[in-house]
Amino acid sequence: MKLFTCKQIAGIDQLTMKLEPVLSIDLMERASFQIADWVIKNINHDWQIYLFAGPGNNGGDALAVARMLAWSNLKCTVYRIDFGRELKGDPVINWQRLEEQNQVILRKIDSEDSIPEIPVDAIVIDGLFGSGLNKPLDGLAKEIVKQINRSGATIISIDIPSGLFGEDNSKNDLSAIIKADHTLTFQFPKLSFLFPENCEFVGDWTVLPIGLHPNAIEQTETPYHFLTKKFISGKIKPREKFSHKGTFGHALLIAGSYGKMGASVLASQACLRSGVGLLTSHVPQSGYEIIQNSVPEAMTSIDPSETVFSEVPDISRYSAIGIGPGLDKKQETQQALKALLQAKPSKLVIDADALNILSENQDWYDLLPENAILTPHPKEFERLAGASFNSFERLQKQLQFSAKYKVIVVCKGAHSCITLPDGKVFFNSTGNPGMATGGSGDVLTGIILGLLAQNYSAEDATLIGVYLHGMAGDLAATEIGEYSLIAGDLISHLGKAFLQLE
Ligand SMILES: NC(=O)C1=CN([C@@H]2O[C@H](COP(=O)(O)OP(=O)(O)OC[C@H]3O[C@@H](n4cnc5c(N)ncnc54)[C@H](O)[C@@H]3O)[C@@H](O)[C@H]2O)[C@@H](O)CC1
Ligand SMILES: [K+]
Repeated sequence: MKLFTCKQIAGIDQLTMKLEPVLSIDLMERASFQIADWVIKNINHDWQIYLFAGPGNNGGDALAVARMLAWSNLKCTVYRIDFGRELKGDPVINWQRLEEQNQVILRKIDSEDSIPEIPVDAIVIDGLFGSGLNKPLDGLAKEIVKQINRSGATIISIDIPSGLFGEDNSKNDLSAIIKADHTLTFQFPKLSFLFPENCEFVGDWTVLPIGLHPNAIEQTETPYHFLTKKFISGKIKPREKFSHKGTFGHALLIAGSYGKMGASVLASQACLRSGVGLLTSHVPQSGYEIIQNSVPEAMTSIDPSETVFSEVPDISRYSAIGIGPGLDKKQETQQALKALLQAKPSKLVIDADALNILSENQDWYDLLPENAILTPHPKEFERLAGASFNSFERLQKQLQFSAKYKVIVVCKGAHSCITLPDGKVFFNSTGNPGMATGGSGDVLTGIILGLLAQNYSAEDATLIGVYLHGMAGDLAATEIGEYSLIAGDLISHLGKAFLQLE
């Protein structure tokens, strides 16, 4: 699914009106119906509803929603913020319709004294400001936001929490943003919803389709995408009847050191469960028995060192290489990593300690083979590319890094963010907090490696791998919950995840 900036969404709205065609007031009615329908299905009808309407179309939505809720006999009071300016356009029509309907109490807020006290068992519907916000909220609008946030009531935001920008909130006043429990957003999630620091404002979010025109969406170019099941399913290649293990490639995994062999075991198992034909796990001598006992399906390549990775094996036999989980950062490992990069493997996934070694040797970045896949978590990315003030700024750094070194970067987290050298950005839609557990990243490395070895392109291996990894986590969490989820559960649910994508 494409993701757009608020400005682009306004353009798509306009194009929809022209192409469908539909009047803006009717589009607003359609959008508002979706909100009202959700509210009617999801809230306790005995509760008082406080609707807050701002001066623009977001306020217009709130006015229309109030009328629709009153049809279902919900108890609504509308508070319209009055900056002393005339209402214009569709909000005026919706105000008049409300007055004519005469079933909703109408109030204006024109000073701090007229901001209502909101009981804790009320529902607040926040239609103060939407995607047309042009500066941080201040004055009366900010006071209303603070009062709503203080109330403890259940807050439902229309389209976007009032005060939040759809993209960059670096210069926003964070104390002047609604902290919604639910955000009901029109057609597309806004980019800022996907950044972890905005979770306290956005709450749970739901996308409500409002029938924006497919041609308008198609015509509007964007680098931003949200991974969907349909998109990923379309990338999975069926396994042909006459295939054999050679068809699915031979992966080399360089992982594990004395005391950290679990990383090698997890990544190896995940790689095998991702459909690779053959896997060789390169381990130090002390890891030999561990890997043989834990992953009998894997072949082994034994390092001369007793404890760490110190020497690159002959890489010509392998279709793809993964390196990093559990490696440690010993001097001999650093030099061996450098030698591997100098050997220019054509398909490479780099994770964990291999990334940490890189960040301590930044002059090696130029050695990174084109389309290498780097899978840092935010802290590792910070070591690689420097600190960022927030996720939006980090995304810009990530894009620069991908473009400069022609590599794919996966910044792991809720909605893991993938950047490609050509500037495309993909946010993942699968996964849950149960996956924030040791070894989860090793599993991802194994999955991506397995897909790469099967001759998926670096881009596809990354997108499929990240999506599958999250999906396996979601399937595991439905069975055992998020608390008890461990990395091994991701591996044992990979099969089911693949089945869902067929
Ligand atoms: N464009 C469309 O056709 C549709 C728009 N919809 C709704 O319209 C919203 C966007 O509407 P608008 O573009 O009118 O924008 P908003 O409703 O977000 O508000 C814009 C108004 O607020 C003022 N304003 C902006 N920032 C302010 C600030 N910091 N302090 C005080 N006043 C400020 C602007 O001058 C303008 O009057 C969407 O979020 C969505 O809720 C929906 O009705 C669906 C269809
Ligand atoms: K809003």
